[in-house]
Amino acid sequence: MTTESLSVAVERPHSDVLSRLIDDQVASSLAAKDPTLWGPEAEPEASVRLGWVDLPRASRPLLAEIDALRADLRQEGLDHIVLAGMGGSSLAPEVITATAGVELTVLDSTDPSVIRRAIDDRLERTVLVVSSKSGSTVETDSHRRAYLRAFADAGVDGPSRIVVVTDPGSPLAKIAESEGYRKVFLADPNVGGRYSALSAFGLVPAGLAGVDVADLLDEAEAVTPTLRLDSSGNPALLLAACLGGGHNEGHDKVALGKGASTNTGFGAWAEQLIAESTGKLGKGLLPVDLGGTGGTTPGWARPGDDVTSVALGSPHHSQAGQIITDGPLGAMFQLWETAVAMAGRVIGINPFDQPNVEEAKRAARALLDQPPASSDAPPPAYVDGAVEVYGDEDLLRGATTVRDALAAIAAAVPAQGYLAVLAYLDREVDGQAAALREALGGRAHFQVTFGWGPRFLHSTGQYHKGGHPNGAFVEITGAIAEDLDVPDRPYTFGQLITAQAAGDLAVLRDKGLPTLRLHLTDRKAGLAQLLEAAGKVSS
Ligand SMILES: O=P(O)(O)OC[C@H]1O[C@](O)(CO)[C@@H](O)[C@@H]1O
Repeated sequence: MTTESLSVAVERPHSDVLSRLIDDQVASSLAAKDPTLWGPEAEPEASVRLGWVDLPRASRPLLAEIDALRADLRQEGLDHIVLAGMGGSSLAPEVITATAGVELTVLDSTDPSVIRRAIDDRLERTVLVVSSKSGSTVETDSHRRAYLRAFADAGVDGPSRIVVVTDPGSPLAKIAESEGYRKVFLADPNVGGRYSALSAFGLVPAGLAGVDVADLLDEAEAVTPTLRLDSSGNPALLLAACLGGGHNEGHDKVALGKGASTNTGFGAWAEQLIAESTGKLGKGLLPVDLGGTGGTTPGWARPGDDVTSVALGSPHHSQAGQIITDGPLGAMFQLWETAVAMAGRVIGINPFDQPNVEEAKRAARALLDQPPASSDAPPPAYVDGAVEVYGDEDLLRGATTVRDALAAIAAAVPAQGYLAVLAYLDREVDGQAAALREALGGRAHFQVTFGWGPRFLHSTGQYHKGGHPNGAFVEITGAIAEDLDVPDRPYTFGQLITAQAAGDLAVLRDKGLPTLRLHLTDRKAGLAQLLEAAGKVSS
C-alpha cells in the first residue's frame, strides 16, 4: 500500500490484530494524544510523552532560528559541528546528516581516544552542540567539560562555542544560562528522547551542520493525515499489526535490512526506537540491525521462526515474508514512531519508559564513587595471546583459548535466543570489531547483534536487561593507551568507560544471564585474534 511516497508492503498481514487496532480507533486516538491507549499503568507517563505526534507542524518556528544561527556561525568561520549526545539525542541527527551527505561529528563514546581525536580536529572552527533532554547524562556532561577545557587551553572563548538543546529547567539549561553559552534551544518536554527526531534534538544539530531540515518536516507533514486513518489504508497500522502480532506469536526479533533507497544509518535509529520502547517486562522486540548488508549475508540474521524481517527501503533482493517499508526520511521517522507506539499496545507494554537503563547507570556510578582497589580486581580465568578471558567457571570449564571461550558463550545461548556483542572500544580505530557479528553469526542458528559501548546502553541496553531473557553476552574491553581527565570530576574518561562496562556486565550477570568478557591487552593484536577465532566457532 502506498501513501504519497510512503509505503509498507506486507505479504502476510496479521489481519486479526489489524482489525482490532482499527475497531479500537487506535490511529485517530493516538493523533488526538489519548494517553489511555496503553492501559492505566502507562497513562501518567503517556500523558506527558505524546507531543511528537504534532512535531511536523509544531517544529516549524525552529527553522528560522536554526538558519539564522547557522548563518552567523558561518560568517565567523565556524563550520565544524560536533554533537555531544547519547541515544535519542544524537541518533536522528546522525541519520539526517549521513543521508544528506553532510558532515557532523557525533560524540557518543567515553573512550578517551575518541574524545581526544574529536578535540584535536579543527578546534578553531568548532561549535559544540550539547544535546540532552534530562540535562544530566554523564557522557554528555563529560564531553562538555572536556571541550570547555580544550577551548580554554587554546585561548578560545568556550561559552561562545557551545549551543545547547535541552528541556526547560534541566540542570544543563541552568548551566547554559549561568555560564552564558551561545544559544539554548529549549525542547518540548512532552516529547521523549527516541521520539524526538523532528524536534530541536534532531533538527538543530543537523541544520547547523548544513542540512535543509525543512524538507524533513514537509515529508512528515505530507503523510500525517494518512497515519491518522482508522483503516487498513494506514501504513503505520499495518506495520504495527505485523510487529506486535508477530511478537505475540513468538517472533521476538526484528531484523532490519537495508534497501536500495534506505536513508543512511536508519537502522541504528530504528534500533533505539524499537529496543527502548518495547524491551521491558520480559517482553519486546530485539532489533537486529543488519547495517549495510541488506540482510543477504548467508547464515546470520536468517529469518527464522523467531524473526520478523523488515527492509528499510526497497530491498536489493527480496526475501519471502519480508515487510518492506519505504519513504523519504521525514515520513519514515513519523511512520516508525507511530507504528512502534501502536505495537506497544499490542505487546502490552508502555512504549515511553525505559525502566532498566537506570540499573546500568547506577552500577557504573557506584563503581566510580568507590573504585575497587586494583589488588581486588579478579584475575582473568586465563590469558590467550593478547586477550584476557573473564567468565564463570561453569561457562569456561575446560576452555583454554579465545576460540573455546567464544564457543562456550555461543553454546550458552538459549533456544530462540540471541548473542549480543558489546564492544566498549573506539568505533573508528577498532572498527574491525563490528565484523565479529558476521564472523560469529555466519554459521549460528541464532541472531547475533553488535553494539558499541556506551552508545548501545541508550538503545539495545534496555532490551538486554528488560526484554525477553534469552540473550547471552560477550563484552569486549580494551587497554587504554593514553587516558584523559574529565575536568573537575574525580575520574578520567578511562575510568568512566571501565566503570560503564563493568556496571553493564554486573547487571546482566545479576539477572542470571550468561556473560563473557574478553579484554584486549593490545587492541590490534587482540582484535585480529578474536576475528580469527570467531570464524572458527560453529554453533
Ligand atoms: O537526552 P538525555 O536525557 O541525555 O538522554 C539520552 C538517552 O538516554 C536515555 O534516556 C536512556 O538511555 C535515552 O532514552 C535517551 O535518548
